[in-house]
Amino acid sequence: MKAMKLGIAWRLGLAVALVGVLAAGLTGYYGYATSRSMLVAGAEERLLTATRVLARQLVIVLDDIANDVRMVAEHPQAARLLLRASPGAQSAEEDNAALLFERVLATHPEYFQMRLIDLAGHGLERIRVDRDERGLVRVRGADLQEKGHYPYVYETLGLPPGAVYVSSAAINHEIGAHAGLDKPALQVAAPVRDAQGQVRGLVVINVDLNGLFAQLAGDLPAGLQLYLSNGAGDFLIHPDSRQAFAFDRGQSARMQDSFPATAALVAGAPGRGDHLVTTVAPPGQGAVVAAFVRQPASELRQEEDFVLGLAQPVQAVLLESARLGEVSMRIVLGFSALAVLLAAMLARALSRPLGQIVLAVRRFAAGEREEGGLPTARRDEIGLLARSVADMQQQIRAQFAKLEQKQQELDRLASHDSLTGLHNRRVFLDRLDHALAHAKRNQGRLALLFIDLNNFKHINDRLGHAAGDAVLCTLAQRLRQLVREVDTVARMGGDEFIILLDQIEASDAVETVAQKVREALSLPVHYGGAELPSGASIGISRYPEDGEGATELIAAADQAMYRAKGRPG
Ligand SMILES: Nc1nc2c(ncn2[C@@H]2O[C@H](COP(=O)(O)OP(=O)(O)OP(=O)(O)O)[C@@H](O)[C@H]2O)c(=O)[nH]1
Repeated sequence: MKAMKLGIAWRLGLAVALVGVLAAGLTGYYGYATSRSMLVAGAEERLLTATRVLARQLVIVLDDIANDVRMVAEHPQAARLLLRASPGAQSAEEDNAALLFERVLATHPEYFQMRLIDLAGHGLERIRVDRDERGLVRVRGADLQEKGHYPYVYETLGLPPGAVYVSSAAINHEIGAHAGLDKPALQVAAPVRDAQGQVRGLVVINVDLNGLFAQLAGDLPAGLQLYLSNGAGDFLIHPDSRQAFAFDRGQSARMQDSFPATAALVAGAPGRGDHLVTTVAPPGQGAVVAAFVRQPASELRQEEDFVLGLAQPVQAVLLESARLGEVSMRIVLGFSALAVLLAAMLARALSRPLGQIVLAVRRFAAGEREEGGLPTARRDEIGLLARSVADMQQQIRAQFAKLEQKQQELDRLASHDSLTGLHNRRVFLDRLDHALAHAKRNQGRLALLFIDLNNFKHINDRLGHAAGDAVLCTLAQRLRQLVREVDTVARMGGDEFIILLDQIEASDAVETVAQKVREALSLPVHYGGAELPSGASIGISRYPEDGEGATELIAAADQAMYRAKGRPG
């Protein structure tokens, strides 16, 4: 049975279990993997949309700032101030303009500073309002500086009417910059023209880049990382503030180094589009899903483009997937357990009836001949096999019965005289040997009666062989009835019989039996309506008196018989 357990049924069960577990596992895995890629694709799309919106808002905000600058620069009061048109009212006009600047700064917390700069006096600041920690500060008199050497001054002065200059983003190192000192800033400036269209100066607003983006990114979902680079890829805004404006400290931290996929976007390579979505692992971080958009050139005289990026850790994107993975894993485990259970049931369902068949065949082979124990009632192939085995057993059983019968017949033929049914000479000699051995051990006694029919030939000759046979059978029957169970009557051949009288106790018992035999054999035999005469001569030998061995005793009885017949032996 043990061999059966590792046999075909269990191997089949194992295969079914493996297939089940594999199917459940693969389904779970592919479901999980697909959900992951779908989540990442969805996140990429969302991020791209958010980045585009942010870029669009940046354009709008820059336009708003440009409008503020333009509004002030194009106001006639600005030109009047710079022309010193009415020297008497100069101071009051300057105060009014400063008041206006303060209002503008008050409503725009992302502005650091607003100034009116005079072309005359090497770009001397005429009106300047700064933001510092406490609030707004008007810078006056000797604190006003000459700014003619700054690009935002000389670049703006050359602009055509209506144009607005936007500087590249840089850390503001201008002396006396108050809150804006050493902070990332943009200068947005517009020229001031007199009535003749002559450029007299400029209005410039310093924009707090961080404040601007804090405002823009305010509505973004939590957990998003904001990146901004200039047209060369230098980070201006980075989740790790040490990476922002690295060029200002003589270092390099560039978008295309952190996100190699952005190289073409940063280079502004034609035909590569203005956006990019990618899933990467920037140095020192876990993998992120990121979207980048290059801000298209606006109508402003911008010194450089911006590249905006939003990123989200893949881990955060895949939170849902992790939950799905857990559920998938539970389902996979559940189905695997079910598959193993089903496989075990299948293996058992197969191995049990097969085991029954094997057991039944083994019992049969061991000689047990009872029927049953086979699953013959099943309606499947196993039932068919069981019924075939049962049929085969039935046939073998019938063959065995026939053989047994034949064997018995053979045994009987080997030990009995076929005519009279008495024991034959071989059995007689065997029994005599046993009886002698027993007698020798126990100081027992035994005797032989050797019997020969008288004138038997005569019957044969007169009435035929069949009559002789009938006489032989009848007399044999009589002899059998005369003796005890322990005694043996045998036919020695022809008309000769011999009787072994075993375990004799009384000394005259032998003679008594001999007399009875004589009488029984002297009675006539009825055959075919006639009475056939009968009679026999009997010779007796005794153990131990007449011999120690079988041959001696038989010879002694034979001789005694001949003496009885009246002829020498
Ligand atoms: N019918 C028949 N006759 C047998 C059988 N076996 C031997 N005989 C015959 O038995 C006869 C025995 O002859 P004998 O030994 O001369 O015996 P008997 O005629 O009785 O002679 P005595 O012993 O001298 O009286 C023979 O004729 C055998 O052919 C047998 O099985 N059937």
